[in-house]
Amino acid sequence: MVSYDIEKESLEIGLIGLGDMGQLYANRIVAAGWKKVNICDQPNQYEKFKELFKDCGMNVCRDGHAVSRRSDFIIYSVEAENIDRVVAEYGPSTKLGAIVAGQTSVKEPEIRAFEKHLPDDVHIVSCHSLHGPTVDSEGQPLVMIQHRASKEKFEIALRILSCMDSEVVKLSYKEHDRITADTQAVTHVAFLSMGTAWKTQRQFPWETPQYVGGIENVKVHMALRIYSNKWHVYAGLAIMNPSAKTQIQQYAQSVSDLFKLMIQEKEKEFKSRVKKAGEFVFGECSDSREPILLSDTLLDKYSLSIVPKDKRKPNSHLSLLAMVDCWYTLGINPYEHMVCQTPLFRLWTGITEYLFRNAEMLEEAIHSALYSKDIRADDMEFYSASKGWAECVNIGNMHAYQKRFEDTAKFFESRYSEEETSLLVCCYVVTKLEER
Ligand SMILES: NC(=O)C1=CN([C@@H]2O[C@H](COP(=O)(O)OP(=O)(O)OC[C@H]3O[C@@H](n4cnc5c(N)ncnc54)[C@H](OP(=O)(O)O)[C@@H]3O)[C@@H](O)[C@H]2O)C=CC1
Ligand SMILES: O=C(O)C(=O)Cc1ccc(O)cc1
Repeated sequence: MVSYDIEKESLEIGLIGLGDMGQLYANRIVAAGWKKVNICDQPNQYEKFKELFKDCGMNVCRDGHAVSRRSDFIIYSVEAENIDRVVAEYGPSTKLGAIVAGQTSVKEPEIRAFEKHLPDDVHIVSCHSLHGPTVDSEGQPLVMIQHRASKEKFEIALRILSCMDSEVVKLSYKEHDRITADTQAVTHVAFLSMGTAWKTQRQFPWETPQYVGGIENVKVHMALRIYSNKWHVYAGLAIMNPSAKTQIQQYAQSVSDLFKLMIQEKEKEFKSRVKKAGEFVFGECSDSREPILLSDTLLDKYSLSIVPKDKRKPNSHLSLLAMVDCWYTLGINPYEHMVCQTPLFRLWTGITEYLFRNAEMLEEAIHSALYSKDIRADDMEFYSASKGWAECVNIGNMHAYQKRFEDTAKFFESRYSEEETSLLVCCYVVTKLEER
């Protein structure tokens, strides 16, 4: 075996796609001492990136052909919806015996593209960092998939990506998609639906008495965070993941079932359904259920709300009750998925756990779900938004997804400029919560 130092001098690493994730990877790889790094974005971006990376010690190439022909390890870091087209174009230029990986958030279409367009003499090892580009990758999960590769080639890939200082999780691409459908796709739909419901009501949650303190902070911050990101990341991992449709469909169904019981004030049935689901998800004490235990002080500390705490009104937490109902119906134990947690999923599960472990709070939520007329409008909009998102994913139309996403993002954007501090607080809070 060549020594690690010699490998760092001689082995050529390629990155195709210089968006947020591509740049994060390129910078980490170079910082770890790899000397030959070839990078490119679209050919029409060549001059821009040549200038941008002129002092970074990387070889900026005009296109993916140039990167593919000379690199021993290549990562495609492009939009999931473009992966087939981009691999079809550059894949045939891959160097003999090279290792090819992808960074898309959904693996089925990526692996299909690799199998279809890459020469047989090329190894396929895929990867997925389970965090966004602004989160420190240290200690975060990094999924590694040894799909069509020798042990020796897989180990090279592991050595290169050890520069991320992440926790490596070895999975098959099918396992990856099944788990992330739950940890990512469903979580996003819940927050996207909150955002859409607020937008439909033309309501900024930090000005509303139902959204004061504790777990409400997390809901508001996380929803804003998603809407300030790129739509294609969320659209790709929901629409292109074959497992995501079922899970998202069930989440919307759980919202709908619970909402129907609420408006009919069927207390006994509603309570027993919520309790049974809660018992399934949070009841047993086993090794796989190590609690997250978010603290009150932490949750209360970074509030965006301008409403005083004593003016707060109880909330039904329909979004959280439905999440637990959905897990129960599909037989999912979210703690088993913590190996693939994203910061968002951990917080989402954390606030759900917080509600279900606090008997008084859960009783209050159940009571207000059934009898508090004040929040019916919010719950009705949430029900209709979750149905809309589930239908959009089910139909699988990327343009419809983009339009829905951007319409809501625009509503919040108008406030970002007026209340710049809100956004800063939002970013700060997320970082603090993620540090836990
Ligand atoms: N953002 C996130 O939080 C995470 C994203 N991911 C995944 O990583 C991938 C990249 O995401 P991200 O970096 O955020 O997205 P970006 O949109 O920032 O980056 C994608 C880049 O790929 C470029 N690209 C498209 N086609 C080509 C081509 N033919 N040749 C070269 N470059 C091309 C795009 O150029 P142009 O803009 O001109 O189209 C763009 O610069 C996605 O699949 C995403 O799902 C994974 C983990 C986290
Ligand atoms: O935490 C989340 O779910 C995010 O929103 C960030 C994110 C988005 C896409 C990924 O593939 C991985 C992480």
